[in-house]
Amino acid sequence: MTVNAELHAGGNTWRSLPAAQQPDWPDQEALRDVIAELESYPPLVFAGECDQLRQRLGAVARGEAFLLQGGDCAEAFDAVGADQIRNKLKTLLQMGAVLTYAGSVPVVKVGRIAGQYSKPRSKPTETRDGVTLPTYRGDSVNGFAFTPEARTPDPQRLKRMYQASASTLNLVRAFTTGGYADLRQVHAWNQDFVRSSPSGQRYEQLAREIDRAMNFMNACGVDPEEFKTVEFYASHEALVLDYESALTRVDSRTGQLYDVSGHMVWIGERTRQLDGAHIEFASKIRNPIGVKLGPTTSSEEALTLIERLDPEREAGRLTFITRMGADKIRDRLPELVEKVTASGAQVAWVCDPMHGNTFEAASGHKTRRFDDVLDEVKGFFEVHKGLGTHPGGIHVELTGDDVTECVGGGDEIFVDDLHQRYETACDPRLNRSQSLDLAFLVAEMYRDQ
Ligand SMILES: O=C[C@H](O)[C@H](O)COP(=O)(O)O
Ligand SMILES: C=C(OP(=O)(O)O)C(=O)O
Ligand SMILES: [Mn+2]
Repeated sequence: MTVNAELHAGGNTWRSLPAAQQPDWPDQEALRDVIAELESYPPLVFAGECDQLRQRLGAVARGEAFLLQGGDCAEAFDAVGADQIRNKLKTLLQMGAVLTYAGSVPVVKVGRIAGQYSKPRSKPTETRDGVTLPTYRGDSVNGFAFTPEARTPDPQRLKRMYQASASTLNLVRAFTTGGYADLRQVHAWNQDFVRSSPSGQRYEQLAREIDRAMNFMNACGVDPEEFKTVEFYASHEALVLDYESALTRVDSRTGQLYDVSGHMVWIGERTRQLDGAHIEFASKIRNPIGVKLGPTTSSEEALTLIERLDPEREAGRLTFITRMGADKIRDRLPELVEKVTASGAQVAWVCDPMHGNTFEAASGHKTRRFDDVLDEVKGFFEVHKGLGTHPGGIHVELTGDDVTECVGGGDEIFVDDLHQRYETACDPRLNRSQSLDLAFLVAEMYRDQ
Protein backbone atom coordinates (compact mmCIF):
# COMPACT_ATOMS: atom_id res chain seq x y z
CA MET A 1 0.00 0.00 0.00
CA THR A 2 1.24 3.51 -0.69
CA VAL A 3 1.33 5.91 2.24
CA ASN A 4 -1.76 7.66 0.92
CA ALA A 5 -3.74 4.46 0.44
CA GLU A 6 -2.84 3.38 3.97
CA LEU A 7 -3.97 6.70 5.37
CA HIS A 8 -7.13 6.60 3.34
CA ALA A 9 -7.88 3.14 4.68
CA GLY A 10 -7.74 4.81 8.11
CA GLY A 11 -11.07 6.40 7.19
CA ASN A 12 -12.59 2.91 7.10
CA THR A 13 -11.42 1.42 10.41
CA TRP A 14 -14.96 1.99 11.75
CA ARG A 15 -16.21 -0.83 9.53
CA SER A 16 -15.24 -3.56 12.00
CA LEU A 17 -17.17 -1.93 14.87
CA PRO A 18 -20.87 -1.76 15.72
CA ALA A 19 -22.46 1.26 14.04
CA ALA A 20 -25.71 2.42 15.61
CA GLN A 21 -28.56 4.02 13.63
CA GLN A 22 -27.40 2.95 10.17
CA PRO A 23 -29.98 2.53 7.40
CA ASP A 24 -31.09 -0.95 6.51
CA TRP A 25 -30.19 -0.69 2.80
CA PRO A 26 -32.02 -3.47 0.97
CA ASP A 27 -29.55 -3.64 -1.94
CA GLN A 28 -25.91 -3.86 -0.84
CA GLU A 29 -24.58 -3.88 -4.38
CA ALA A 30 -26.37 -0.65 -5.20
CA LEU A 31 -24.89 0.82 -2.03
CA ARG A 32 -21.36 -0.19 -3.08
CA ASP A 33 -21.85 1.45 -6.49
CA VAL A 34 -23.03 4.66 -4.84
CA ILE A 35 -20.07 4.69 -2.45
CA ALA A 36 -17.67 4.26 -5.36
CA GLU A 37 -19.31 7.14 -7.19
CA LEU A 38 -19.25 9.40 -4.14
CA GLU A 39 -15.56 8.63 -3.71
CA SER A 40 -14.93 10.11 -7.15
CA TYR A 41 -16.74 13.41 -6.40
CA PRO A 42 -14.83 16.58 -5.58
CA PRO A 43 -14.66 17.73 -1.95
CA LEU A 44 -17.39 20.08 -0.73
CA VAL A 45 -15.02 21.95 1.55
CA PHE A 46 -11.27 22.53 1.61
CA ALA A 47 -9.26 20.98 4.45
CA GLY A 48 -7.65 24.38 5.12
CA GLU A 49 -11.10 25.79 5.91
CA CYS A 50 -11.61 23.02 8.49
CA ASP A 51 -8.28 24.00 10.05
CA GLN A 52 -9.38 27.61 10.18
CA LEU A 53 -12.62 26.66 11.91
CA ARG A 54 -10.62 24.55 14.38
CA GLN A 55 -8.60 27.64 15.19
CA ARG A 56 -11.75 29.74 15.63
CA LEU A 57 -13.17 27.08 17.95
CA GLY A 58 -9.87 27.13 19.82
CA ALA A 59 -10.68 30.75 20.64
CA VAL A 60 -14.12 29.62 21.84
CA ALA A 61 -12.51 27.00 24.11
CA ARG A 62 -10.15 29.62 25.54
CA GLY A 63 -13.03 31.99 26.27
CA GLU A 64 -12.13 34.47 23.53
CA ALA A 65 -15.05 33.83 21.14
CA PHE A 66 -18.64 32.57 21.13
CA LEU A 67 -20.10 29.87 18.87
CA LEU A 68 -23.46 30.29 17.19
CA GLN A 69 -24.44 27.01 15.54
CA GLY A 70 -27.90 26.60 14.10
CA GLY A 71 -30.20 25.46 11.36
CA ASP A 72 -32.77 22.80 10.56
CA CYS A 73 -33.18 19.61 12.52
CA ALA A 74 -33.41 17.91 9.14
CA GLU A 75 -32.72 19.62 5.83
CA ALA A 76 -34.97 18.44 3.01
CA PHE A 77 -34.30 18.03 -0.72
CA ASP A 78 -37.42 20.01 -1.57
CA ALA A 79 -36.34 22.93 0.63
CA VAL A 80 -33.10 23.92 -1.03
CA GLY A 81 -34.66 26.90 -2.79
CA ALA A 82 -32.92 30.27 -2.68
CA ASP A 83 -35.55 31.84 -0.40
CA GLN A 84 -35.31 29.20 2.30
CA ILE A 85 -31.52 29.18 2.32
CA ARG A 86 -31.40 32.97 2.34
CA ASN A 87 -33.89 33.28 5.20
CA LYS A 88 -31.95 30.81 7.33
CA LEU A 89 -28.65 32.52 6.66
CA LYS A 90 -30.14 35.94 7.26
CA THR A 91 -31.53 34.83 10.64
CA LEU A 92 -28.20 33.35 11.73
CA LEU A 93 -26.30 36.46 10.66
CA GLN A 94 -28.75 38.73 12.48
CA MET A 95 -28.33 36.63 15.63
CA GLY A 96 -24.58 36.73 15.16
CA ALA A 97 -24.50 40.53 14.91
CA VAL A 98 -26.47 40.97 18.14
CA LEU A 99 -24.28 38.48 20.01
CA THR A 100 -21.06 40.03 18.70
CA TYR A 101 -22.03 43.45 19.95
CA ALA A 102 -23.32 42.35 23.34
CA GLY A 103 -20.50 39.93 24.04
CA SER A 104 -17.80 42.12 22.53
CA VAL A 105 -16.17 38.94 21.25
CA PRO A 106 -16.02 37.40 17.77
CA VAL A 107 -18.97 35.11 17.07
CA VAL A 108 -18.07 31.97 15.12
CA LYS A 109 -21.02 31.30 12.82
CA VAL A 110 -21.70 27.68 11.87
CA GLY A 111 -24.84 26.46 10.11
CA ARG A 112 -26.54 23.12 10.57
CA ILE A 113 -26.63 23.32 6.82
CA ALA A 114 -25.41 21.82 3.53
CA GLY A 115 -25.32 18.24 4.82
CA GLN A 116 -27.83 17.91 7.68
CA TYR A 117 -29.88 15.22 5.92
CA SER A 118 -29.61 12.14 8.18
CA LYS A 119 -31.57 11.50 11.36
CA PRO A 120 -31.10 9.09 14.26
CA ARG A 121 -34.49 7.99 15.58
CA SER A 122 -35.84 6.64 18.86
CA LYS A 123 -37.89 3.96 17.14
CA PRO A 124 -37.08 1.89 14.02
CA THR A 125 -40.69 1.84 12.82
CA GLU A 126 -43.76 4.05 12.79
CA THR A 127 -47.35 2.80 12.93
CA ARG A 128 -50.35 4.70 11.56
CA ASP A 129 -53.85 3.27 11.46
CA GLY A 130 -52.54 -0.26 11.93
CA VAL A 131 -49.89 0.09 9.18
CA THR A 132 -46.24 -0.22 10.27
CA LEU A 133 -43.39 1.12 8.11
CA PRO A 134 -39.73 1.99 8.64
CA THR A 135 -39.30 5.30 10.40
CA TYR A 136 -38.19 8.37 8.38
CA ARG A 137 -34.39 8.70 8.76
CA GLY A 138 -33.76 11.86 6.79
CA ASP A 139 -33.82 12.62 3.08
CA SER A 140 -30.41 10.99 2.65
CA VAL A 141 -32.00 7.64 3.48
CA ASN A 142 -35.73 7.51 2.75
CA GLY A 143 -38.76 9.69 2.03
CA PHE A 144 -41.03 11.39 4.57
CA ALA A 145 -44.26 10.22 2.88
CA PHE A 146 -45.91 7.35 4.74
CA THR A 147 -45.81 4.76 1.93
CA PRO A 148 -43.75 1.55 1.64
CA GLU A 149 -41.98 2.94 -1.45
CA ALA A 150 -40.95 6.22 0.17
CA ARG A 151 -39.88 4.63 3.46
CA THR A 152 -37.63 2.01 1.85
CA PRO A 153 -34.00 3.17 2.20
CA ASP A 154 -32.52 4.02 -1.20
CA PRO A 155 -28.75 4.60 -1.50
CA GLN A 156 -29.25 6.79 -4.59
CA ARG A 157 -30.41 9.38 -2.06
CA LEU A 158 -26.82 9.71 -0.80
CA LYS A 159 -25.90 11.20 -4.18
CA ARG A 160 -28.79 13.63 -3.93
CA MET A 161 -27.55 14.57 -0.48
CA TYR A 162 -24.18 15.43 -1.98
CA GLN A 163 -25.79 17.47 -4.75
CA ALA A 164 -28.17 19.30 -2.42
CA SER A 165 -25.27 20.04 -0.05
CA ALA A 166 -23.13 21.31 -2.94
CA SER A 167 -25.77 23.69 -4.27
CA THR A 168 -26.64 24.95 -0.78
CA LEU A 169 -23.00 25.58 0.04
CA ASN A 170 -22.53 27.34 -3.27
CA LEU A 171 -25.32 29.80 -2.51
CA VAL A 172 -24.15 30.28 1.07
CA ARG A 173 -20.66 31.10 -0.20
CA ALA A 174 -22.13 33.53 -2.74
CA PHE A 175 -24.23 35.31 -0.12
CA THR A 176 -21.47 35.51 2.50
CA THR A 177 -18.71 36.72 0.21
CA GLY A 178 -20.64 38.58 -2.48
CA GLY A 179 -21.90 41.50 -0.41
CA TYR A 180 -25.40 40.30 0.54
CA ALA A 181 -24.32 39.64 4.11
CA ASP A 182 -22.69 43.05 4.62
CA LEU A 183 -22.79 43.89 8.35
CA ARG A 184 -24.55 47.21 7.62
CA GLN A 185 -27.29 45.29 5.84
CA VAL A 186 -27.54 42.76 8.69
CA HIS A 187 -27.87 45.64 11.14
CA ALA A 188 -30.63 47.19 9.01
CA TRP A 189 -32.54 43.87 9.15
CA ASN A 190 -32.21 43.89 12.94
CA GLN A 191 -33.49 47.45 13.12
CA ASP A 192 -36.42 46.37 11.01
CA PHE A 193 -37.14 43.47 13.43
CA VAL A 194 -37.01 45.85 16.39
CA ARG A 195 -39.27 48.41 14.69
CA SER A 196 -41.85 46.16 13.17
CA SER A 197 -42.48 43.27 15.53
CA PRO A 198 -43.97 43.45 19.02
CA SER A 199 -41.28 41.12 20.36
CA GLY A 200 -38.54 43.19 18.76
CA GLN A 201 -39.57 46.40 20.50
CA ARG A 202 -38.16 45.16 23.80
CA TYR A 203 -34.69 45.34 22.30
CA GLU A 204 -34.83 48.93 21.10
CA GLN A 205 -32.14 50.03 23.51
CA LEU A 206 -29.63 47.39 22.37
CA ALA A 207 -30.35 48.07 18.70
CA ARG A 208 -29.80 51.79 19.28
CA GLU A 209 -26.45 51.08 20.92
CA ILE A 210 -25.39 48.94 17.96
CA ASP A 211 -26.41 51.76 15.65
CA ARG A 212 -24.24 54.20 17.56
CA ALA A 213 -21.32 51.76 17.42
CA MET A 214 -21.73 51.47 13.64
CA ASN A 215 -21.80 55.25 13.27
CA PHE A 216 -18.76 55.54 15.48
CA MET A 217 -16.81 53.10 13.31
CA ASN A 218 -17.89 55.03 10.22
CA ALA A 219 -16.77 58.30 11.71
CA CYS A 220 -13.40 56.75 12.55
CA GLY A 221 -12.97 55.97 8.87
CA VAL A 222 -13.11 52.18 9.15
CA ASP A 223 -12.98 50.85 5.60
CA PRO A 224 -16.58 49.81 4.66
CA GLU A 225 -15.09 46.94 2.64
CA GLU A 226 -14.23 45.37 6.02
CA PHE A 227 -17.95 44.77 6.62
CA LYS A 228 -18.69 43.24 3.27
CA THR A 229 -17.91 39.58 3.80
CA VAL A 230 -18.57 37.21 6.64
CA GLU A 231 -16.93 33.94 7.69
CA PHE A 232 -19.50 31.19 7.78
CA TYR A 233 -19.05 27.43 8.15
CA ALA A 234 -21.16 24.35 7.44
CA SER A 235 -21.75 21.47 9.86
CA HIS A 236 -23.92 18.38 10.20
CA GLU A 237 -24.23 15.19 12.20
CA ALA A 238 -21.84 12.52 10.88
CA LEU A 239 -24.42 9.76 11.04
CA VAL A 240 -24.46 7.66 7.86
CA LEU A 241 -20.87 6.47 7.89
CA ASP A 242 -20.89 5.08 4.34
CA TYR A 243 -21.49 8.65 3.11
CA GLU A 244 -19.05 10.34 5.48
CA SER A 245 -16.22 7.91 4.80
CA ALA A 246 -16.79 8.09 1.03
CA LEU A 247 -16.17 11.83 1.39
CA THR A 248 -13.10 11.40 3.55
CA ARG A 249 -9.92 12.32 1.71
CA VAL A 250 -6.22 12.63 2.32
CA ASP A 251 -5.25 16.29 2.46
CA SER A 252 -2.49 16.82 -0.08
CA ARG A 253 -0.85 19.49 2.10
CA THR A 254 -0.47 17.45 5.25
CA GLY A 255 -1.23 13.83 4.37
CA GLN A 256 -3.98 13.78 7.01
CA LEU A 257 -7.59 12.66 6.65
CA TYR A 258 -10.46 15.14 6.47
CA ASP A 259 -14.16 14.51 6.07
CA VAL A 260 -14.74 17.00 3.27
CA SER A 261 -18.55 16.77 3.42
CA GLY A 262 -18.59 19.74 5.82
CA HIS A 263 -16.29 21.89 7.92
CA MET A 264 -17.36 20.53 11.28
CA VAL A 265 -19.19 17.30 12.02
CA TRP A 266 -20.69 16.12 15.27
CA ILE A 267 -21.54 12.76 16.78
CA GLY A 268 -25.03 12.54 18.21
CA GLU A 269 -26.27 11.45 21.62
CA ARG A 270 -27.46 8.11 20.20
CA THR A 271 -24.22 7.18 18.42
CA ARG A 272 -21.45 8.28 20.78
CA GLN A 273 -20.72 4.78 22.18
CA LEU A 274 -17.05 4.70 23.22
CA ASP A 275 -16.41 1.41 21.44
CA GLY A 276 -18.68 2.18 18.49
CA ALA A 277 -18.04 3.01 14.85
CA HIS A 278 -18.89 6.72 15.01
CA ILE A 279 -16.28 7.63 17.62
CA GLU A 280 -13.73 5.50 15.77
CA PHE A 281 -14.52 7.35 12.52
CA ALA A 282 -14.33 10.76 14.19
CA SER A 283 -10.99 9.87 15.82
CA LYS A 284 -9.42 9.47 12.37
CA ILE A 285 -10.34 12.79 10.80
CA ARG A 286 -8.81 16.21 11.44
CA ASN A 287 -12.05 18.22 11.24
CA PRO A 288 -13.24 19.95 14.38
CA ILE A 289 -15.54 17.45 16.10
CA GLY A 290 -18.62 18.00 18.22
CA VAL A 291 -20.12 15.40 20.56
CA LYS A 292 -23.61 15.72 22.01
CA LEU A 293 -23.81 14.98 25.72
CA GLY A 294 -27.19 14.14 27.23
CA PRO A 295 -28.23 13.98 30.89
CA THR A 296 -26.96 10.43 31.47
CA THR A 297 -23.36 11.25 30.48
CA SER A 298 -20.88 10.40 33.22
CA SER A 299 -17.70 12.36 33.73
CA GLU A 300 -15.74 9.13 33.02
CA GLU A 301 -17.41 8.95 29.60
CA ALA A 302 -16.59 12.57 28.91
CA LEU A 303 -12.94 11.99 29.86
CA THR A 304 -12.70 8.88 27.67
CA LEU A 305 -14.19 10.83 24.75
CA ILE A 306 -11.41 13.36 25.23
CA GLU A 307 -8.78 10.58 25.23
CA ARG A 308 -10.23 9.13 22.03
CA LEU A 309 -10.92 12.32 20.10
CA ASP A 310 -8.52 14.89 21.49
CA PRO A 311 -5.50 13.03 22.88
CA GLU A 312 -3.26 16.02 22.14
CA ARG A 313 -5.58 18.35 24.12
CA GLU A 314 -5.78 20.78 21.25
CA ALA A 315 -8.16 23.70 21.87
CA GLY A 316 -10.72 23.77 19.05
CA ARG A 317 -10.54 20.08 18.19
CA LEU A 318 -13.40 19.02 20.48
CA THR A 319 -16.67 20.74 21.28
CA PHE A 320 -19.01 19.26 23.87
CA ILE A 321 -22.58 20.14 22.96
CA THR A 322 -24.64 19.53 26.08
CA ARG A 323 -28.38 18.84 25.75
CA MET A 324 -29.55 18.10 29.24
CA GLY A 325 -33.04 19.59 29.45
CA ALA A 326 -33.98 22.73 31.37
CA ASP A 327 -34.86 20.72 34.48
CA LYS A 328 -31.53 18.85 34.58
CA ILE A 329 -28.82 21.19 33.38
CA ARG A 330 -28.12 22.82 36.75
CA ASP A 331 -27.80 19.40 38.33
CA ARG A 332 -25.85 17.46 35.66
CA LEU A 333 -23.55 19.95 33.99
CA PRO A 334 -21.36 21.12 36.93
CA GLU A 335 -19.67 17.76 37.55
CA LEU A 336 -18.88 17.27 33.86
CA VAL A 337 -17.37 20.72 33.50
CA GLU A 338 -15.42 20.41 36.75
CA LYS A 339 -13.88 17.03 35.93
CA VAL A 340 -13.09 17.93 32.33
CA THR A 341 -11.51 21.21 33.38
CA ALA A 342 -9.47 19.47 36.09
CA SER A 343 -8.16 17.03 33.44
CA GLY A 344 -6.49 19.90 31.63
CA ALA A 345 -8.51 19.41 28.43
CA GLN A 346 -9.54 22.57 26.62
CA VAL A 347 -12.90 21.70 25.11
CA ALA A 348 -15.45 24.26 23.94
CA TRP A 349 -18.70 24.00 25.95
CA VAL A 350 -21.80 24.67 23.89
CA CYS A 351 -25.46 24.53 24.93
CA ASP A 352 -28.06 22.77 22.79
CA PRO A 353 -31.24 23.86 24.58
CA MET A 354 -33.50 22.04 22.14
CA HIS A 355 -33.12 18.27 22.37
CA GLY A 356 -33.67 17.88 26.11
CA ASN A 357 -36.90 19.88 25.99
CA THR A 358 -39.08 18.14 23.41
CA PHE A 359 -42.60 16.99 24.27
CA GLU A 360 -45.71 15.94 22.43
CA ALA A 361 -48.63 18.36 22.49
CA ALA A 362 -52.18 17.05 22.85
CA SER A 363 -52.59 17.66 19.11
CA GLY A 364 -49.82 15.10 18.47
CA HIS A 365 -47.27 17.70 17.35
CA LYS A 366 -43.73 17.30 18.65
CA THR A 367 -42.93 20.69 20.14
CA ARG A 368 -40.76 22.69 22.57
CA ARG A 369 -41.54 25.64 24.82
CA PHE A 370 -39.52 28.78 24.15
CA ASP A 371 -39.34 29.33 27.91
CA ASP A 372 -37.73 25.90 28.46
CA VAL A 373 -35.19 26.62 25.72
CA LEU A 374 -34.38 29.93 27.36
CA ASP A 375 -34.23 28.39 30.81
CA GLU A 376 -31.74 25.74 29.68
CA VAL A 377 -29.47 28.45 28.26
CA LYS A 378 -29.86 30.40 31.53
CA GLY A 379 -28.88 27.28 33.51
CA PHE A 380 -25.88 26.78 31.22
CA PHE A 381 -24.69 30.35 31.87
CA GLU A 382 -25.29 29.99 35.62
CA VAL A 383 -23.26 26.77 35.85
CA HIS A 384 -20.33 28.28 33.95
CA LYS A 385 -20.47 31.44 35.98
CA GLY A 386 -20.41 29.41 39.19
CA LEU A 387 -17.35 27.45 38.03
CA GLY A 388 -15.53 30.36 36.41
CA THR A 389 -15.57 28.57 33.03
CA HIS A 390 -16.63 29.89 29.66
CA PRO A 391 -20.14 29.40 28.26
CA GLY A 392 -18.85 28.86 24.73
CA GLY A 393 -21.97 29.07 22.61
CA ILE A 394 -25.39 27.84 21.62
CA HIS A 395 -26.51 25.15 19.19
CA VAL A 396 -30.11 25.59 18.07
CA GLU A 397 -32.65 24.19 15.65
CA LEU A 398 -34.12 27.10 13.73
CA THR A 399 -35.43 28.25 10.41
CA GLY A 400 -35.72 31.69 8.85
CA ASP A 401 -39.37 31.10 7.97
CA ASP A 402 -42.45 31.95 10.02
CA VAL A 403 -43.30 28.39 10.99
CA THR A 404 -45.35 27.40 14.03
CA GLU A 405 -43.42 24.52 15.56
CA CYS A 406 -42.26 25.74 19.01
CA VAL A 407 -44.65 27.39 21.46
CA GLY A 408 -44.11 30.75 23.20
CA GLY A 409 -41.74 33.54 22.25
CA GLY A 410 -42.30 37.29 22.08
CA ASP A 411 -44.83 36.94 19.22
CA GLU A 412 -46.43 34.16 21.15
CA ILE A 413 -47.35 30.89 19.47
CA PHE A 414 -49.92 28.81 21.33
CA VAL A 415 -50.38 25.05 21.29
CA ASP A 416 -53.53 25.58 19.24
CA ASP A 417 -51.50 27.43 16.58
CA LEU A 418 -49.08 24.56 15.95
CA HIS A 419 -51.04 23.10 13.05
CA GLN A 420 -50.92 26.38 11.08
CA ARG A 421 -47.39 26.07 9.71
CA TYR A 422 -45.88 22.90 11.10
CA GLU A 423 -43.37 22.04 8.38
CA THR A 424 -40.47 20.23 10.00
CA ALA A 425 -39.74 16.67 8.93
CA CYS A 426 -38.28 15.86 12.34
CA ASP A 427 -37.88 18.16 15.35
CA PRO A 428 -39.61 21.53 15.97
CA ARG A 429 -37.52 24.58 15.08
CA LEU A 430 -37.55 28.13 16.39
CA ASN A 431 -39.01 30.40 13.75
CA ARG A 432 -37.40 33.64 12.63
CA SER A 433 -38.82 35.85 15.34
CA GLN A 434 -38.25 33.27 18.12
CA SER A 435 -34.63 32.91 16.95
CA LEU A 436 -34.01 36.65 17.05
CA ASP A 437 -35.77 36.84 20.39
CA LEU A 438 -33.40 34.16 21.73
CA ALA A 439 -30.35 35.97 20.34
CA PHE A 440 -31.27 39.24 22.10
CA LEU A 441 -31.96 37.39 25.37
CA VAL A 442 -28.71 35.38 25.18
CA ALA A 443 -26.88 38.60 24.33
CA GLU A 444 -28.18 40.10 27.57
CA MET A 445 -27.06 37.00 29.51
CA TYR A 446 -23.63 37.06 27.92
CA ARG A 447 -23.22 40.71 28.76
CA ASP A 448 -24.23 40.09 32.41
CA GLN A 449 -21.78 37.22 32.63
O1 LIG B 1 -33.02 15.35 15.88
C1 LIG B 1 -32.84 14.50 16.74
C2 LIG B 1 -33.43 13.18 16.65
O2 LIG B 1 -33.34 12.69 15.37
C3 LIG B 1 -34.84 13.31 17.02
O3 LIG B 1 -34.94 14.07 18.19
C4 LIG B 1 -35.39 11.94 17.20
O4 LIG B 1 -36.70 12.06 17.30
P1 LIG B 1 -37.66 10.84 17.57
O5 LIG B 1 -37.67 10.64 19.05
O6 LIG B 1 -38.98 11.32 17.04
O7 LIG B 1 -37.14 9.66 16.82
C1 LIG C 1 -30.12 14.21 16.68
C2 LIG C 1 -29.86 15.36 17.23
O1 LIG C 1 -29.55 15.59 18.50
P1 LIG C 1 -29.13 14.60 19.66
O2 LIG C 1 -28.08 13.69 19.10
O3 LIG C 1 -28.61 15.53 20.70
O4 LIG C 1 -30.37 13.88 20.08
C3 LIG C 1 -29.88 16.63 16.45
O5 LIG C 1 -29.06 17.50 16.75
O6 LIG C 1 -30.74 16.78 15.59
MN1 LIG D 1 -33.16 17.44 16.11
